[in-house]
Amino acid sequence: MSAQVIDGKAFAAKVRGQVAEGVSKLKTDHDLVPGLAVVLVGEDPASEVYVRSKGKMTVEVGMKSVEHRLDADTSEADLLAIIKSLNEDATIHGILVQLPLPKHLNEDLVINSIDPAKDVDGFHISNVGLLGTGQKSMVPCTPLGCLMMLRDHHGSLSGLDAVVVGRSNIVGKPMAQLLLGDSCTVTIAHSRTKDLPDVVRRADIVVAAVGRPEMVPGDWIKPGATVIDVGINRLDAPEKGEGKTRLVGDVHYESAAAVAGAITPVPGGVGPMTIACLLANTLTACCRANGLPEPEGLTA
Ligand SMILES: Nc1nc2c(c(=O)[nH]1)N[C@@H](CN(C=O)c1ccc(C(=O)N[C@@H](CCC(=O)O)C(=O)O)cc1)CN2
Repeated sequence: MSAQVIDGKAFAAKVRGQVAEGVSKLKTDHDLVPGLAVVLVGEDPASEVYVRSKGKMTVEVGMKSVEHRLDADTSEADLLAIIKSLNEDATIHGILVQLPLPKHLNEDLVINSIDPAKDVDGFHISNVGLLGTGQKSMVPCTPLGCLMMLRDHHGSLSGLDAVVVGRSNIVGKPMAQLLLGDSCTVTIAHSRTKDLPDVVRRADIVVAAVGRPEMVPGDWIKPGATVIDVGINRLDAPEKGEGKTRLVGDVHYESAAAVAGAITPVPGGVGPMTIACLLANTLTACCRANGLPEPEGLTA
């Protein structure tokens, strides 16, 4: 068997198109422009790339984009003051602090200082609680993107066995909540799980989000299962030339694709959906802030 490849890049382009339509309608019907502010502290090269992409795509869908680039040694007080001003700015509907933050900054404190209604990352403790109790919330972008692709592929997810490998706050835990919300039977597995290969082998849906390159091999995958690979691991690739690197996921792609029914590649799978869902969340936040109906098909 050779798995169907779920093209996250094409899917993300479709989602951005839907967001652009929603933005244009907001402008025409209500003279509203959604605004997204991204805050980057320090010079992490990967974060620089993601923040640049976010700004560019925000403008492409017709939204207002604001960027705050701060020195790596910015104090917590200064960062909190910027977030406070963005919380109070009526032209800004979404606020995102790019992670990871430099070590001297308390990530939880910073995230929880964002107005939960503008928390388009869905990381604020209020949004975590709302999602966990099945209430309307802002949903973290990467898991939301995975859910959209799974719904598109399967139609209904009801009754399917899903295993999420990884228990991070930004992917594993919210992913599990979303799958539960769609009536999957959900297992969260992690590094201490006993008989991990057997646990994964039971799953109709495997979401790998452990941050360990190619950790899930094909012989852990049930034939026909859907595999969503959240991992983005950069490995040295001397075979491509000196100093060159290549990206791999948390799943061993070739062996898994040989048994799975469907699989997301790395790159070009879950990654592009993260930014598309950030834009979708900003549109949703703007609609909610103005008491307007939420865009269809762009929320959980
Ligand atoms: N505040 C946040 N910080 C971080 C998040 C997040 O959702 N919110 N997620 C990641 C980084 N990230 C977005 O911020 C992100 C990661 C990867 C991609 C992506 O499109 N990846 C490409 C490959 C890109 C490459 O060549 O490196 C792909 O998978 O095809 C987009 C966004 C951590 N921080």
